[in-house]
Parts: sequence; C-alpha cells; structure tokens
Amino acid sequence: MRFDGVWFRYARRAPWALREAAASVEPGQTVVVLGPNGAGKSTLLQLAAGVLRPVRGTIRDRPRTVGWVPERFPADQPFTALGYLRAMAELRRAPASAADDWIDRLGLTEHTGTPLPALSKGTAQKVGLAQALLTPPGLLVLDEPWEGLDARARTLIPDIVAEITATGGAVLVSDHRGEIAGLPEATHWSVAAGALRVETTVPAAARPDADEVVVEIAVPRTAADDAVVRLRESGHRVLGVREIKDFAVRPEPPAGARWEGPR
Ligand SMILES: Nc1ncnc2c1ncn2[C@@H]1O[C@H](COP(=O)(O)OP(=O)(O)OP(=O)(O)O)[C@@H](O)[C@H]1O
Repeated sequence: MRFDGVWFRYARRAPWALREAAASVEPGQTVVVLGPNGAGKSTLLQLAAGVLRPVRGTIRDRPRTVGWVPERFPADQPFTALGYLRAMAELRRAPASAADDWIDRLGLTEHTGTPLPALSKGTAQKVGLAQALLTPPGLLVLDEPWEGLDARARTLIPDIVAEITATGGAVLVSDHRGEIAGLPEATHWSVAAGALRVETTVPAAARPDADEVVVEIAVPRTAADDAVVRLRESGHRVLGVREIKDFAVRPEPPAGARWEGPR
C-alpha cells in the first residue's frame, strides 16, 4: 500500500492535520507510528484504514481486507459482546467459530452476555480488537492498542502482530508511550505537526540502552496491572507480562537429604 502525497484536514479552513505524506507498506511489514499527542498519528491511521479519504493525493493498493482498531472502541451499540462479534463475523463472512476463538483468546468469556455500553474500557477495547481479527486482515491498523488493556492482554499484541505479518499481512500501529519493545522487526514512521518521516534507524526511545539489564519479577496475577503502573511511574521500562508455566521454584530436597541452600 502506498501513500502518494497525501494531505488531509478535517474542515475546509482547518489547518492541515497531515501534509504531503509519502510512504509505503509492504506485505508482511510492521510499521510503528510514533509521535507526540496531536501530531497526526490517528489521522494517518484512519487514512490508511480507509476510514478517512485524502483531501489531496492518493492511497494506492490498499489490501482488500482491512482490520481497524480505533483508539476508543465505539461501545454505544445495542449488542452484547457476543451478539456484536457474531453479527460482525456473519457480516464479514467469517466462519462461525471465529468470534468464539477470539473471545477465548482475549479472555472475554465472562463478558459475552454483557451489553457493550456496560463493558469497562479495557474489555470494550478487546471486543474492538477481536472484531478486527475475525477474518485475517491483509492490513491491520491498530491505534494505540495498548491503551486501556490489562497487562496480560497487552502482551498478546506483539504475538497477534507477528501472526498477521507471518501470513503476509501488513500492520500499522501507533504508539505514543513507546510500548513497542515487543516489536523488534518494525519499521518506524514519525509524525510531527502533520509531517510524516520514514525513519531509517530505530529511534532511541525504542532501542535498549547498552547499560540496561532485564530484571524479572513475579507478582500475584491480580496485582500485575498495579505493578506495571507503579514500575512505569518510577521510571522503569516494562517489556512484557507473561504467564509462568514451568517455572522451577526451589527444588524439594530428596527424601532424607538435608537442605543446604539458602532459606
Ligand atoms: N475529528 C476531528 N475534527 C477536527 N480536528 C481533528 C479531529 N481529529 C483530530 N483533529 C485534529 O487533527 C490533528 C491531529 O490529530 P490526531 O488525532 O491525528 O493526532 P494523534 O497524533 O493521533 O494524537 P493522539 O496521540 O492524542 O491521539 C490535531 O490537531 C487534532 O486536534
């Protein structure tokens, strides 16, 4: 897909939100769109998704199936979570199991009967993510997908992105908080005051520092979100949250043996 000199503004006399954007995205490529608040990232992503149309210029070769996850899922709709996802699956001619698969994977099972307007922001975001993935998208556009998601769901995003790109889909994802540590192969675009720049090197904010080490900590599952927030507040970079499945805690000493390790 190619942006050919794309300009966009929200009203005839409004300032340009995007000026002469030129860039392309190849199949299998991940593009992370960086930039401060109000820079034009959402505008760019909505143009990519076909939600907005360029005022000047053209977007060529957009893949036929586009998955679009807005920054805020529009939850004001008369459906339950399950009703919405099943209806969207039918509309997109996805297999009947597609909604159930994503409900399971995103941990939505206990919310299936809840009306969309009654969902928490994070749960509604998961429904928004699920609807975009009901049919494998040739282009997946994620606008700040980490916002509002719980710590465990956030760690699914890099996996989902990797699955889409592995099957030849392209992914465009915006990230103003620099949570992109899990997307190491990504190309970076920077947007500043409506101007798009394709970065040729990984921006410093996305690079691990040579002086850094990774410290792994374990917290109760229910305290994960809190821990992530507190670690960030105290200036640490949180790289991910994962389940510990076969983690070997201190081994039990063999029967009759004396334990000599630290207590
Ligand atoms: N619906 C709208 N109507 C009018 N102006 C808008 C609209 N949406 C965005 N803008 C303006 O366009 C410019 C770019 O906004 P945009 O939302 O694309 O930035 P952003 O980089 O995504 O910011 P954020 O990270 O805060 O979402 C801003 O000046 C914003 O005020």
